[in-house]
Amino acid sequence: RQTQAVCIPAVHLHMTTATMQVSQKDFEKAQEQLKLLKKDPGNETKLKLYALFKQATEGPCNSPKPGMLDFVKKAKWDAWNSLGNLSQDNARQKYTELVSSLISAESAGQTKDASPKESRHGGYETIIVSTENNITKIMFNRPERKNAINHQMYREIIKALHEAGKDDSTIAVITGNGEYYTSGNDLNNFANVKPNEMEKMAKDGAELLKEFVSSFIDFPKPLIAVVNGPAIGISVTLLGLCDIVYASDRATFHTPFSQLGQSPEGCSSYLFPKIMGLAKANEMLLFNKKLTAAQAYAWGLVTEVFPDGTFQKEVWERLKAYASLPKNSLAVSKQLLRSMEKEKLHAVNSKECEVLKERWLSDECLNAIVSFFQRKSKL
Ligand SMILES: CCCCC/C=C/CC(=O)SCCNC(=O)CCNC(=O)[C@H](O)C(C)(C)COP(=O)(O)OP(=O)(O)OC[C@H]1O[C@@H](n2cnc3c(N)ncnc32)[C@H](O)[C@@H]1OP(=O)(O)O
Repeated sequence: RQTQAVCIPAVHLHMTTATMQVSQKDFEKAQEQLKLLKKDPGNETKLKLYALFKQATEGPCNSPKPGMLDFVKKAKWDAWNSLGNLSQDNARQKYTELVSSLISAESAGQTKDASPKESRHGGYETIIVSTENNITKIMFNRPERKNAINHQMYREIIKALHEAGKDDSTIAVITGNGEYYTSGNDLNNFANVKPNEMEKMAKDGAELLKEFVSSFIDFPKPLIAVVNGPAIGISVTLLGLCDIVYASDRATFHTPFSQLGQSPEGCSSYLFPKIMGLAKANEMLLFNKKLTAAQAYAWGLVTEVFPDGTFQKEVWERLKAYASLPKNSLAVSKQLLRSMEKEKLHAVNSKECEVLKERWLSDECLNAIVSFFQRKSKL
């Protein structure tokens, strides 16, 4: 794939054959100028440069096609091969022009890859991960299941957060695709488990949940939740671990744990009383009170509510401005705000997972899940 890193080959810098004196000089000068570029011109441009160089120095592509899985070699071969019978003179000319356009763009402070193009991260099926304008966006992407979080999605989010924590982005955003933010844990995670496998299911589930919540506790950069629609269960509790929560006025916030025979997670048993006071946290976490976006704002769970019609536009404009702030300053400041709590949060997470592991084996929980699948109950 073209998104693989492609190095500008060193051979660019060592031309020996002396042909076509004038353009050959320009060609050599272009190779020298290329070394002076301060910013990486991006893989697409590097592939073009590679192809034009090969065409200019060796003529039309003459090497055997690499295997499908050799992504970098295949991308280079494709780029060179796509030049067909372009003459060596023309290739030299085009190469020189391309380098010259890169140099002028850079001196004008607008290199090609500075354009705000979204780049998609590969390897995910249940979420979409992309980076644009210094923002890495992680989007729940099972809209036909109301973005319910199955085991694969838990694992993919852990991976995406791990990568977003290390990438060049300044902030990360978590949001949902479609009508829902997410309907929380996919109840199918409990389905089709044989009686003798129940304990293992509960143990594995608790381990996965602990790792999942830990990846939010440890996330090193500002993490923003963009709550585009109804949010249920674990997606609500995690909001306490996000640094900012923007909500559409269509969003609702529901933690129906006792209704499902379960118990709070996502550190909400500790963070919700801190955020909204014990009395209000009790209404949400014990008695299943579903909040509107306005209530969630009044209770301190949500930072700001936007009209649904202008939600995406307003929020992303705001986030783009935030993401242009100095990255390291934001990261150290976030860590200062959270560091005193970290140890405590990990301890709360462990305890909540331990309690849930028992809950998942209880009749109360199993009956609630059976009721859902028998269509006797919906939230
Ligand atoms: C590793 C394990 C960690 C566990 C961590 C624990 C977390 C706790 C929680 O998150 S508790 C919250 C659990 N969520 C629910 O109980 C929600 C269940 N879903 C519903 O009540 C409803 O589906 C609804 C209110 C979200 C939406 O109702 P609506 O009528 O608008 O839409 P449908 O029900 O027709 O939904 C479309 C299809 O999507 C399926 N679906 C939706 N959400 C879930 C879900 N959470 N789990 C499983 N399936 C879900 C729904 O069943 C429909 O499927 P169908 O078309 O095949 O019928």
